Amino acid sequence: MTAPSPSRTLFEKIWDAHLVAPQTGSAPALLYVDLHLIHEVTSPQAFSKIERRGLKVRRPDRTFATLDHSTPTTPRLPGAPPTYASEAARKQVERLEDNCARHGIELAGWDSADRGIVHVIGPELGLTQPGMTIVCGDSHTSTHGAFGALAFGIGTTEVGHVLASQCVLQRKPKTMRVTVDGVLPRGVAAKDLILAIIAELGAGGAAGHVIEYAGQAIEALSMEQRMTVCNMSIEAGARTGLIAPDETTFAWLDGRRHAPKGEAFEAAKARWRALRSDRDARFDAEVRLDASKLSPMITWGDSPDMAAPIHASAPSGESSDGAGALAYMGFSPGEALLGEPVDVVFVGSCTNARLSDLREAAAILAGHHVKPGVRMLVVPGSQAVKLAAEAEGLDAVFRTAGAQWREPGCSMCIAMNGDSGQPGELVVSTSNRNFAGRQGRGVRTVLASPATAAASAIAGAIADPRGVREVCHAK
Ligand SMILES: CC(C)[C@H](C(=O)O)[C@@H](O)C(=O)O
Ligand code: SF4
Repeated sequence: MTAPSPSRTLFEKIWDAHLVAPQTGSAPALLYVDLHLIHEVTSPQAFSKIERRGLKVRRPDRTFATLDHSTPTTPRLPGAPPTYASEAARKQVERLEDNCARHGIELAGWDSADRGIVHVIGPELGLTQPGMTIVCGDSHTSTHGAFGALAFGIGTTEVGHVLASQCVLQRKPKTMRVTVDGVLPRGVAAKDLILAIIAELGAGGAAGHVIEYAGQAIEALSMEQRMTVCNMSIEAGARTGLIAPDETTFAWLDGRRHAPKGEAFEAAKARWRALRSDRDARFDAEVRLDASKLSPMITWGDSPDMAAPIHASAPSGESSDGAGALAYMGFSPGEALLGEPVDVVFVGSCTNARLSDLREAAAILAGHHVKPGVRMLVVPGSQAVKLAAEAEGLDAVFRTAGAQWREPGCSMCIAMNGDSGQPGELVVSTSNRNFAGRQGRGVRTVLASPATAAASAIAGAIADPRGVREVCHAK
């Protein structure tokens, strides 16, 4: 084995520390997995496969399960049977419940106070920690990279491998540093920043790379904002994204249930501090952006990289991709996006359903009403987020404004749980994917920040949240 080079990136340090067998010729490397998160959609066949081979789960104590994708979000009394959207959804949930019971895996099940979207609860419970390798049969596992972990999505076959061996086969990705200098202007959110980065890179622009986000604007982000940024890394084609752990990270982790305590926490901090990329570490690609030039962003097409500042017009539709996307969205080439009528507003998902996201949306909505005819769903990312939001009265703000306050889950982000739009409806959504049909057949999705979503709910049309803020401040 060759000795690691003296200057290494954050990614390389984690990779080297988890290498069980290096990559040789056409054979990928074998990596040890510190944390395996599972949910009901991508785990059933993996369990069946290992059971058929008579294998056990290698580390049930390093495996954690939740119910999120197929779970209805309509209010339900504890212990009452859930009303599933389909028989398939019910079966997925029941199989995960059985599999966890049989293999001794902790499950944040129906009546657990820990339940929520897998990428919301991992960090919340302190399961997600700097320097770890984290995998899940879910592409948005990149979210956990916000803590300086190497976290990536895997397929169902690999879920089976990890259950049985606690290892995963991986080809070593290349590295890309995205440096964001400057300060984000007032009213410009982490969601706007990542949409701008994806628009700059393109949907495949970071393919084969792990992105490390760095620079003054990244360092200034809270943990929840960093999660929003890392969450969407894969929408630029990246294998994952990560951010060096720092004092913001440590403060967020301090006291969380699975985080180290007391002296062990102090020792962990010393190890975590050493993870940051060495000063002269080399990246395979470098991209730079100036945060101070950014505005609130929205998408105009059916891919997350088809994003533009909210005051921009839809593109001219010269490329065939662009023309097809505009036709699906029902936008004319060159048409202003601001003022486009909205049918549904969705605040939720692993991108933007944490407490700070709900606060942002509530701050805009307070004292206003959702435009009659517009349906607004607010779906907290977890039971913990729901409770915390209720404790500070955010649910009352949403209800008073005419929005629906729901139980945690993936909800309209993926529309496999009963929450969806109707064909042709325009949804302003705080989620991460605007693919055709993602939120229901024929539904047109516009991705935006929680503040833009809330402003659009009030206006009944795509609206700039800075306008509402000015109105609020004038009052
Ligand atoms: C269901 C799951 C496999 C999927 C993913 O991998 O991301 C989902 O979470 C999504 O957001 O599309
Ligand atoms: S909230 Fe959406 S993106 Fe996140 S895990 Fe669920 S379905 Fe996937």
